[in-house]
Amino acid sequence: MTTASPKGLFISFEGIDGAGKSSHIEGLAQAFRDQGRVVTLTREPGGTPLAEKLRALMLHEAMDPLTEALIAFAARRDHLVQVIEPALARGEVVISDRFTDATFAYQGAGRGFDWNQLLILERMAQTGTALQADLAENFLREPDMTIWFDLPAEVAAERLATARVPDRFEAQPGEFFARVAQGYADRAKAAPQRFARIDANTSRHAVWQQVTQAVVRRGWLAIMVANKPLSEGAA
Ligand SMILES: Nc1ncnc2c1ncn2[C@@H]1O[C@H](COP(=O)(O)OP(=O)(O)OP(=O)(O)O)[C@@H](O)[C@H]1O
Ligand SMILES: Cc1cn([C@H]2C[C@H](O)[C@@H](COP(=O)(O)O)O2)c(=O)[nH]c1=O
Repeated sequence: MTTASPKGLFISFEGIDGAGKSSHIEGLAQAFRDQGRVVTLTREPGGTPLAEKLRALMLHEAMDPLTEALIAFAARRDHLVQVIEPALARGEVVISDRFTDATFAYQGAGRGFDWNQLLILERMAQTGTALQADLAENFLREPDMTIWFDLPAEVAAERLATARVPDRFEAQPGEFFARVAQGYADRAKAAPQRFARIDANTSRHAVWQQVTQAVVRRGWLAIMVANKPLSEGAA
């Protein structure tokens, strides 16, 4: 008798810089592993050698919003083709620290690049990549779930003030992040089934509970696994 292999699952984490995603991404990956799943942990921009080079450009070189958006989508296309689609086809859980919603929030709402043009770029970059034969040719690859850490810009700024040397985005003023936060809210409103909003303005433990409950609610994690606290180091 053969055992059916699990279906690939694609989860993205989103939120403004300093929203507190990092430790929970690790924690969720471990929770899936504890359930016997293979996890591909990745990030955007980045995730492949080429996309990591594009990330370095995006984070450190001055450029206009269109260039920034094109680089984000070029990196994403490579990431999808080289890493995400093969992992999903193998039945793995793919967890990405950011995906396309970040481009809408940062280049769209933050920088003011045209939202409709981003929708066109999204379609160009995210179709024709899927490896599963049962998916239509025009299938648009999106996360199955997006865990959105919602945090006021001023709280994130306080958290980041002492945390690290800022990159090109982290060095932006508070108004920029207020627009980015609104961009995420707009994307969430347009796709309420895909988004799980997390109130990130609370303790790490309370945030972790919200994250696991959102995944349990979808039937992807067992309650026993989800009830394990976030590891000491991360919490
Ligand atoms: N719930 C929390 N309460 C207070 N501080 C927190 C909380 N979660 C994370 N932090 C702190 O806030 C800072 C930013 O957290 P973290 O690096 O996890 O954010 P992030 O969302 O991954 O940011 P980025 O996307 O910019 O990398 C860190 O110093 C972290 O220790
Ligand atoms: C995918 C993506 C990311 N960004 C920005 C958002 C962050 O400021 C950085 C990535 O840094 P992190 O510490 O790894 O979160 O890049 C963006 O502007 N556009 C995008 O599409």
